[in-house]
Amino acid sequence: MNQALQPKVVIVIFGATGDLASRKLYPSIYNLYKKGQLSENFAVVGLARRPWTDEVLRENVEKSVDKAFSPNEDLSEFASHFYYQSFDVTDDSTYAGLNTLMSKLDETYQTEGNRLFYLAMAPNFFGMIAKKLKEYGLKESNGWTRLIIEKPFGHDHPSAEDLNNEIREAFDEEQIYRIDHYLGKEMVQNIEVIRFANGIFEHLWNNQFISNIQVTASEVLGVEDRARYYDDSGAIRDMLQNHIMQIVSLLLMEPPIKLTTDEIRSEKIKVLRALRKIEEDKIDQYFVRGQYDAGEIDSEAVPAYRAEDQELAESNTETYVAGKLVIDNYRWAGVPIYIRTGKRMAKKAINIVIQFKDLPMNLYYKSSKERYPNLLNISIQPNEGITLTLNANKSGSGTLAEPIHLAYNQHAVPGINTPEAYEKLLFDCMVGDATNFTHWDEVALSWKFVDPILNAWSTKKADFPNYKSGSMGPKAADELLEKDGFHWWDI
Ligand SMILES: NC(=O)C1=CN([C@@H]2O[C@H](COP(=O)(O)OP(=O)(O)OC[C@H]3O[C@@H](n4cnc5c(N)ncnc54)[C@H](OP(=O)(O)O)[C@@H]3O)[C@@H](O)[C@H]2O)C=CC1
Ligand SMILES: O=C1O[C@H](COP(=O)(O)O)[C@@H](O)[C@H](O)[C@H]1O
Repeated sequence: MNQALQPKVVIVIFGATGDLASRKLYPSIYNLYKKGQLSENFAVVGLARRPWTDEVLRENVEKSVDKAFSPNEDLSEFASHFYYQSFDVTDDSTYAGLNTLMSKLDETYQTEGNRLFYLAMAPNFFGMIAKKLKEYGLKESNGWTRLIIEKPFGHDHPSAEDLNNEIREAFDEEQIYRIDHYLGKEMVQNIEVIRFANGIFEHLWNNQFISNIQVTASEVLGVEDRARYYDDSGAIRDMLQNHIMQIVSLLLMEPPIKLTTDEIRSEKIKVLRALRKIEEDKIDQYFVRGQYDAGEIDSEAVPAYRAEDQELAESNTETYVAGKLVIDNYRWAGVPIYIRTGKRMAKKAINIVIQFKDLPMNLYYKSSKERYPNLLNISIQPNEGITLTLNANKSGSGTLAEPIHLAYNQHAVPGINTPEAYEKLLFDCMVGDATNFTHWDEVALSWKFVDPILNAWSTKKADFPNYKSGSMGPKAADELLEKDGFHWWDI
């Protein structure tokens, strides 16, 4: 391992007793450590209100690593890098003590003054924490200081702008890493490579050859124990405004002139600027909302969203959204981009289908009904790979062409490592690479796009529940494509 790429750092996790920290962050830090991507010169300070001690945090870190990987080894040396401080972010008296602890750990672990603050807490605390970090001199050190902020970044465009201004008063843009964990997924990062390293695709990647694009992020899980957060967010804020919009901009952007953070961001931003904003009174022509009803998944009965928690009994929150996005630029004019995401759907998958246009005349099929278009399927999750559907004459089928599938599955290739998204992004942040983090302009443009949908739907009560758990969403989402002569491809 190149020593220059082995960050030395004190990582401070706000929200150290929470779900994200234990399910994602501790296992990711462990993997980085095991792979030598973190040197011995690191310490982690966990903060939350619970009266834990260093020992309790270390036990929990070991448990979460065990649960994630069952590494079957003594984790105590790794866990000894973790320290806990009981800390209420709203209480000013706790910040000074944190500074003392960080300076001590900097000395003990020789971390060269590098500080990474990870805000893994409810978003309403983000602005306040950033302000306090500045006020109490915690961001001043003789190394680098960076701040990772979880999503959702704001609740709508005005609140996101307020939050951004608050954070920018304390940190420079280059120090701010707005995390979107989808950007750390192997196959999301692969979208650029598939597009820009293959002549056969890039030449066809436009409205002359592509008829429509479909992006699906379906989940089997329901709201789990996040009812309060989720009911306030819904599928638009939870998935569309961030993860889906990021995938869409990577799919549609122009080739950057260089693979640098600024050049890639600038191309993604142009896509978001070209996205047609739909007026509130036309939202229902372009978007469909849904909320799950009771149903069956994997032969098990599951309750309706409204029955998941007393607080949800009369909820008007969407657990599903599908939509047709329109891009007003030369490359994409006339190509609908269909997106859908929802909870309690038939399967867990993140999948992109690029449907190519038909030939002007088809010699090999009995009727146009049997024509099968060429499809490029990019599977991000759970399988990671690409499948190209072509037509060929299978043996014994006479002059008829039939679809065949050329498939590449990353999991099937020995030796290819598919690290967890958080692991990659944590490492990127520690080495100062912000390419796979969202710039404020992207966040702002995404909110400006979704705000009219949120406004239109908040004023009108929906006819919920309108899709069965275990299905692929409401019927209206199928009709959205049918009226354009398309249908959702199986994923
Ligand atoms: N969980 C997930 O899979 C994902 C989460 N996220 C985002 O990550 C962030 C954290 O989510 P998650 O871990 O699920 O949330 P949790 O509710 O599980 O954790 C919240 C954490 O904040 C701490 N906390 C709450 N109030 C205070 C306070 N006043 N002072 C100090 N600590 C406090 C809690 O600990 P204590 O009660 O001990 O104080 C706990 O450690 C959110 O922004 C979420 O949107 C994003 C993507 C996925
Ligand atoms: O950010 C979020 O993402 C998860 C889905 O992430 P994935 O990596 O499992 O696809 C989603 O369940 C959650 O509601 C949302 O906040």
